Amino acid sequence: MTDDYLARIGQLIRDARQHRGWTQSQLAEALGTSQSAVNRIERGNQNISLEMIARISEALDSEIVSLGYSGPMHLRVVGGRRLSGSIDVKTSKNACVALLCASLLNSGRTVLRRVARIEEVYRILEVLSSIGVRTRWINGGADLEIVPPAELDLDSIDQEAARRTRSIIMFLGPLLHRMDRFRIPYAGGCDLGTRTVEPHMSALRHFGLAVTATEGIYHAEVEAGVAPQRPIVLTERGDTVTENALLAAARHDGVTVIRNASSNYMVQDLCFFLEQLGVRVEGIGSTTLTVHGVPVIDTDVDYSPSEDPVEAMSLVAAAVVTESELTVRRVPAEFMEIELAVLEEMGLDFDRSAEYAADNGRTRLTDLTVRPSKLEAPIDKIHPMPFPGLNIDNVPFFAAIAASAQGKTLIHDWVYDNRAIYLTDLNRLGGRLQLLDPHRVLVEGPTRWRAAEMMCPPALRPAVVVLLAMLAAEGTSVLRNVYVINRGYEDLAERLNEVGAQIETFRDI
Ligand SMILES: CC(=O)N[C@H]1[C@@H](OP(=O)(O)OP(=O)(O)OC[C@H]2O[C@@H](n3ccc(=O)[nH]c3=O)[C@H](O)[C@@H]2O)O[C@H](CO)[C@@H](O)[C@@H]1O
Ligand SMILES: C=C(OP(=O)(O)O)C(=O)O
Repeated sequence: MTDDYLARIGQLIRDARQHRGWTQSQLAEALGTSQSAVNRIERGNQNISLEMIARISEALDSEIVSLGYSGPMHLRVVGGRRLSGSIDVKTSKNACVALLCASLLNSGRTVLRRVARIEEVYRILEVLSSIGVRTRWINGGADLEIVPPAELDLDSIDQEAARRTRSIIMFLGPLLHRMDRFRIPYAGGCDLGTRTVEPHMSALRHFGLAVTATEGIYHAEVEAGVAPQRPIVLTERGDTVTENALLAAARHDGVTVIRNASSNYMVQDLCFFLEQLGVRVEGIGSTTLTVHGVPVIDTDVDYSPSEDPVEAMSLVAAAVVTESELTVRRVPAEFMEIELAVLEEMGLDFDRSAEYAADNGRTRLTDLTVRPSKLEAPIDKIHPMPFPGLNIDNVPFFAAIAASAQGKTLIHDWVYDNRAIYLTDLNRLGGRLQLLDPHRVLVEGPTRWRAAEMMCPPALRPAVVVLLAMLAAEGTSVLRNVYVINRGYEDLAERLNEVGAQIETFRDI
């Protein structure tokens, strides 16, 4: 770009910022940069990447320049570099999406603090806006404000956005209190094989909800006056099904008991939020939840979701595979306990700080400093269990870690039909993973990673695992079409670059 173009783009950015009523500092905060950098950009004194222009456009909600592309994003990774310093864990995708759905319970104003700026959140926001909910980023883009209308306009629902996320299923619980007949599109999300919705249907039947599915649409009908007559026993200890039952129970005028409930982190965050809405929940952290519902919720609420244990695990794994000393800050301690116990057995050298409270005042956080270590394969297989087991979403990271360890590790991912299969993509980067059956993979380490160019596997965690191996591989790798990573991680490439990685984002034009 010539200086002239830089100055013109800078002027456009200044105009868009002023139009929005923001100071340079507010824009800088939204971008995670300094006021002086924004000043340089606006004066045309700084080279600016297409990626940065896209981010500024997004922050200011204004298309600065029409680049004529909306192609997929790719990553170019120069690997073999050590990471160093410290990196903060962001709030969790899974709590944030549940809380966004939960905001539909409240006629008042809901503010959610430090919501992760991720695609999954954007999809739910698109759906909420399309049905008339006012949502906007406030405080320099850090927090979210949500104000539902008196009547929701379900007929205008953004079908495309809804179909890209499974979390849309969590609209059922709140909506059954607002209307007696409605339609929402089928839940989508990562390609992990069949994921049942039957447990959701049988839990919500207790509240009079009947759902028939035709041509990609759930048709929901609510029979008035039907209420749980006995404890709801979930047929699976699933996270979103527990959340759906909680959402339905929250505005039920009476007491609901939910058994075989998940006590995982996002469920706990939702319970803390419901408490702020005036809904009493007993048994948080256990598998029996007793919910004292409140039929009308009309309150201004301000809540800070907690940090993401899966992002914490991802960052710890990044340090392990790159043989780095790295401090991962704001790790939700309770939800990484088994993972850390296994890593300790494998010989990982790490320290944890004294615990401190997350902004929700409830979740315990710690800072972990991980050091380069000689790892040995664990004696027993790695397998997930509902909380307090090893987190289901953390299992894939053990494939990359096991590949760094001496010996053979068996990973048994019983949960998802396809996920273990995607882990064999690591073989393209020099890994030695043998698929024993669709759920079991034998990983042999240590690994001499080598660079490669490949497509992102269509599932979030395996995709990040491939990216981590690329960070460890000497040379330049390319990972194509990383939407799936952006579903769950905010600015992952930029944040890893801040601790020493070299990752460039680019798009097809
Ligand atoms: C938005 C959100 O919060 N998503 C999380 C949530 O999805 P979600 O709650 O939607 O997970 P699913 O209901 O799809 O459950 C995951 C899989 O585990 C199986 N299953 C689950 C529990 C059980 O007791 N028995 C059993 O067989 C299900 O049949 C399914 O195949 O939980 C998953 C499992 O922790 C996580 O991977 C997702 O990141
Ligand atoms: C499987 C996952 O998420 P989702 O339920 O959003 O597909 C995940 O977070 O790894």
